Amino acid sequence: MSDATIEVRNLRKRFGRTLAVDGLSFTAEPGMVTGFVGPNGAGKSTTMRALLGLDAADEGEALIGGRPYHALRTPLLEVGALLDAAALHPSRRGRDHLRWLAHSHGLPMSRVDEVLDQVGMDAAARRRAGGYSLGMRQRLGLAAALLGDPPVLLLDEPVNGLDPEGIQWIRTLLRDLASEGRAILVSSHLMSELEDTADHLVVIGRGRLIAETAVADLLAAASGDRVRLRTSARAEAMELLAREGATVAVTDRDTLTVTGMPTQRIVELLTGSNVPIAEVAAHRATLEEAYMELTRESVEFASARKSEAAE
Ligand SMILES: Nc1ncnc2c1ncn2[C@@H]1O[C@H](COP(=O)(O)OP(=O)(O)OP(=O)(O)O)[C@@H](O)[C@H]1O
Repeated sequence: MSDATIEVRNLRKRFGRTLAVDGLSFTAEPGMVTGFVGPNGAGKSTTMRALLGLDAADEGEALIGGRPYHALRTPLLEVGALLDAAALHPSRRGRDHLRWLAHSHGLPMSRVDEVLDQVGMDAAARRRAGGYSLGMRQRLGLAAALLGDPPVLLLDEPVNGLDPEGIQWIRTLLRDLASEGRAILVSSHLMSELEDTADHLVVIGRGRLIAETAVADLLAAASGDRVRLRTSARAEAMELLAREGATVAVTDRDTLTVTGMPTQRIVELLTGSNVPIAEVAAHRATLEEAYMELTRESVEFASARKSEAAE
């Protein structure tokens, strides 16, 4: 799957007065799930639409396997996309929709049953789409994206409408598809949805790149060297640790956050002075915390603009 790369280079797209994408560049590599995250209106859908040739870029490039969408010879075999799961006529049966897609792209009918099996939708696909839940439409959309067995997948908020079991299922599916060497770009405005799914993250705000990072690096940076300490002798512990050079902040009634001192040294000092310890643990940031930290600035900017406009 050597053509499995998604590249966005200096992409710019304006809608009237709104600069939806503002000089964005990033790469999603093969064999990885790349999470594409940003607050509502950050420009994720516009970027995906540019990659699929649905929105023309004002500047820059959006490439699949090194080529713009319109230059792909067999698009369905080169890139699969899930953009709007609701776009299906209510009287149409899911299976017939896929059969029509397969037929019009010269794919064998056997692919239809294969992908329906892959998304766990065999029986439901024989019913009319009008009765489908949002989760079922998402599964059908995913089946369509997988029909041509493409090396690149672009999925815009695929978790939308799925129940907890469905979310778990899609995580496993995406991990499996990436392990086969595909490049997968998955957008979400909720970082928690990408926990345990994405290897790499592209974080955007106001159409610009905020961070492009491995998930592991982001978590390590956000965790810092903070240690959470719970003790019934808060004042004594604070004094002792500060005297030895740590920075200590009060988190709540019996909890302190200590920075600048390893956990082991904290334990040694406190036990040496008979200060009771109820709990001590190195802080491990969640992906959500790391994301909030990264996007705070762009969210603050947006709310400042809103209040300016309201004045
Ligand atoms: N066709 C359009 N016409 C006018 N403005 C648009 C159009 N498409 C997007 N926009 C605007 O461009 C900005 C980026 O929108 P986009 O849908 O790409 O963001 P997003 O990150 O996908 O957000 P969400 O998570 O809400 O889907 C928004 O301000 C949006 O209102």
